[in-house]
Amino acid sequence: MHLAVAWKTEASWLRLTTFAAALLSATMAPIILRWGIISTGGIVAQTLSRTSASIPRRERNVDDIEHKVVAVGSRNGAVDKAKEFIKKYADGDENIKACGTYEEVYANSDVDVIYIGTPHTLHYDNSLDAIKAGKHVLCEKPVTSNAAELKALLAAAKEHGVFFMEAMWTRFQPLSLAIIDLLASGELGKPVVVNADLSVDFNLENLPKTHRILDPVLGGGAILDLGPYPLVWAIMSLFEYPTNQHTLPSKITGSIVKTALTGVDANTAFTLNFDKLGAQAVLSCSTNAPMLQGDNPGAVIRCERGIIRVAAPIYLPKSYKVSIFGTGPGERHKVVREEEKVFDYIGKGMHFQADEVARCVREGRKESALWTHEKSLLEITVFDEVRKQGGYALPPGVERVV
Ligand SMILES: NC(=O)C1=CN([C@@H]2O[C@H](COP(=O)(O)OP(=O)(O)OC[C@H]3O[C@@H](n4cnc5c(N)ncnc54)[C@H](OP(=O)(O)O)[C@@H]3O)[C@@H](O)[C@H]2O)C=CC1
Ligand SMILES: O=C1OC[C@@H](O)[C@H](O)[C@H]1O
Repeated sequence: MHLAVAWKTEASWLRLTTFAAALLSATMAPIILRWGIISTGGIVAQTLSRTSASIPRRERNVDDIEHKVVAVGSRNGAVDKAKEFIKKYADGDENIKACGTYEEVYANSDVDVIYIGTPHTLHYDNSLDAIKAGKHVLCEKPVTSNAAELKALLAAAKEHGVFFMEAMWTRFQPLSLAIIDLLASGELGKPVVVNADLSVDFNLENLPKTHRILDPVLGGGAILDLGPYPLVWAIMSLFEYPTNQHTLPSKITGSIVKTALTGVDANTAFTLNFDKLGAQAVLSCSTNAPMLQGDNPGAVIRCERGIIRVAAPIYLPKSYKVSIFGTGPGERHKVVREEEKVFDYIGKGMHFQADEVARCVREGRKESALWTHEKSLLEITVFDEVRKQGGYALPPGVERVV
């Protein structure tokens, strides 16, 4: 039988000494993290159903963390929508409270962490409300509409002593961790060029103009929705590369093709220069092109002594191929060894970030060491610059802090 430990506030958790924490871990006692979910949209549906954080720990091969969704909120008094949602995606679990406002979820004293799954331009307001209610926050990508909003949120999170993280789930997947280790091992030499693309054909002509992918008020377009994924590959391979020492890119360029439908970016290309490494990231995203697949890997990391090809989709790759060059005479760029690594696990790969949130909260940390505030800030600073160069301004008033 397992001892389940729930915590309401960080203060109560802090009463557990290091010794007690070690003891818990030694006895494999699971910690239950209690989630409040904001919105009843597509990503939340995936999270709530048995494809992500709700997978029992035994099936996730995790001993120390259990997740429990305790409340789901839908806006505008739509309690029936929330009920219907729980019925559909959580087998009508009666332990989950259906709420007709987000405020009810923030105010729920049984909730430890709020997961925000609203469209991009609402992330700031929703996160701020959650933080002010004293809740830890996991906020969907892109973390905010601009860097000024993120800075304000981070200040608020600090003031209220809560954990805050952008839901950059790709960073926590086993394949990503393996590639970061492979690069750091030095076997392939220094990374020189990273190419990454995420394209999803949203069939724009047939989408309502109010859809979050098309509506500028909701931050529509490729860069804010799909851009985080090519960028995370550049951040993992170059920004995080040990000898880069977290040096920010010296130059960012961006070029945008807008859709005539609503003026949001349909196609965006952007580059980042990492002078300290002598390396460059060449990235792109599109809302109207088929995803690169099969023999066309979504991300390619070219290093001095080898190439890593990451299979699509780059937000959830399940395999990569590494080609290693020889070091003997005449072997420059000659592939002497190739290996394919395949990763398989239950679910859709979102539970890795959920477990990270739980461990951070358990340990009283305010940010993840893997997807730090600095990396979210780099991401949204890049998007600000790309939108500026590409002439894509959000409508007046959408950015809550400028
Ligand atoms: N990590 C990942 O793989 C993915 C992440 N995402 C991210 O999640 C966020 C949501 O995306 P997705 O779930 O596809 O979006 P949806 O359009 O499917 O859902 C958004 C939900 O937000 C709520 N909402 C609140 N205000 C508004 C508003 N003004 N207009 C529309 N909806 C509103 C609605 O729920 P209600 O009415 O019940 O409050 C709605 O159902 C985005 O920021 C996106 O980047 C999306 C897909 C995948
Ligand atoms: O995060 C995401 O990943 C997959 C895409 O289809 C989706 O639009 C995006 O929000």
